Amino acid sequence: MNSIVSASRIETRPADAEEVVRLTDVRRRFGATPALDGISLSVKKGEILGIIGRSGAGKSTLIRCLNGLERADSGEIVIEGRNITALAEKDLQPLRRRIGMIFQHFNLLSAKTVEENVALPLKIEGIAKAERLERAHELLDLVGLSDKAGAYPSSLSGGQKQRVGIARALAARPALLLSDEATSALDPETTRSILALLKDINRKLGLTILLITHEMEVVRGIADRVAVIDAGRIVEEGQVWSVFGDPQAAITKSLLGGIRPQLPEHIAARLSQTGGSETILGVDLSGPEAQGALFADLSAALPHSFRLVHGGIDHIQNQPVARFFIAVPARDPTFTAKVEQFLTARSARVEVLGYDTDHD
Ligand SMILES: Nc1ncnc2c1ncn2[C@@H]1O[C@H](COP(=O)(O)OP(=O)(O)OP(=O)(O)O)[C@@H](O)[C@H]1O
Repeated sequence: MNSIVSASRIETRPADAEEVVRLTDVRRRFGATPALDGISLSVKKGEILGIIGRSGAGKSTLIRCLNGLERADSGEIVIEGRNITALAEKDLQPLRRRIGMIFQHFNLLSAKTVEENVALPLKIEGIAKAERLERAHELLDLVGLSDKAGAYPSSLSGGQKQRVGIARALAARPALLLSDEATSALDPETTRSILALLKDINRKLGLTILLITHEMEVVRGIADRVAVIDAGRIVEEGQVWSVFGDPQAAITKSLLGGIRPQLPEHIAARLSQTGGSETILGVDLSGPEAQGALFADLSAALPHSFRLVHGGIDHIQNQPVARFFIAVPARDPTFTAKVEQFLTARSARVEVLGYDTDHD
């Protein structure tokens, strides 16, 4: 087994897992700005890797380096075993064809029909018309748009345009699909249908996908692993349920703020750090330990009762991911320690957030 040590986790995976992409210590600087400051990551065949980060973190630079539009200053980018950093411009062309791309604004040609758009990468490759149209129809069938082959992009909805974008990206049978904010311009329902399509294609074709997004729901919905990028560095990496269930880096916690339960604002605002009648605890628990009669067992193990203030259980990659806020009486100083002891024995992370006197 190989071990990959990430910022906070040790992951093991089989040594024979076929890597489609591997980056080693990739650096790219613009003047004084290190856009990529030593990125190392790999994506194995059939995997969906999500890359998240706030604006300016280096996501676009990473995509441009991957598809050869930008040269890394140093480090290695290996795609299907070939180091693209060592290639001359003319040798990059065939490699670029191994990467399909989908974009936020679809980038379809408005003067061409849907089937012509899908067949375009094959036309560039010099494939005969009959063959490329046959392939285009096969792909339009795959993305559920067989009836739109002769339509023009302007007559399609955003979701349909992105389906055409996906079909076009797959035309040349790429090894890797790069998705650059592909659902950011779509409404939530259309986003869900596009994500379901990508997952379906990933399963059916074993397609490897690298998703760059600022939408946590996208990663939560379909990625296997996630890497968090900040100031050109990967600050955290792991399976989605593990990173989303117990984020370590401050930036990850902040990015996930919208999809993880938070202590309600009116309670957070009145918390004291010095004392009160109740201690408010934040509890994070994921994986198998989050299943079962946690609160019944906790209750049975304690001398006093406690209050559940807020929280819930999510399921990511079929793993339960729980986050709760509980209030325990502060008058007995051993009580909080007992709760912490019980929960940490079940691999929970427990944090004292403050004290409350005025509970509702
Ligand atoms: N061509 C360039 N010239 C100068 N600085 C650049 C250039 N491209 C990127 N940068 C800088 O590099 C850093 C990373 O930018 P990048 O566009 O890769 O971030 P990003 O994560 O894609 O952001 P966003 O989500 O806003 O697109 C930023 O500080 C940016 O200003």
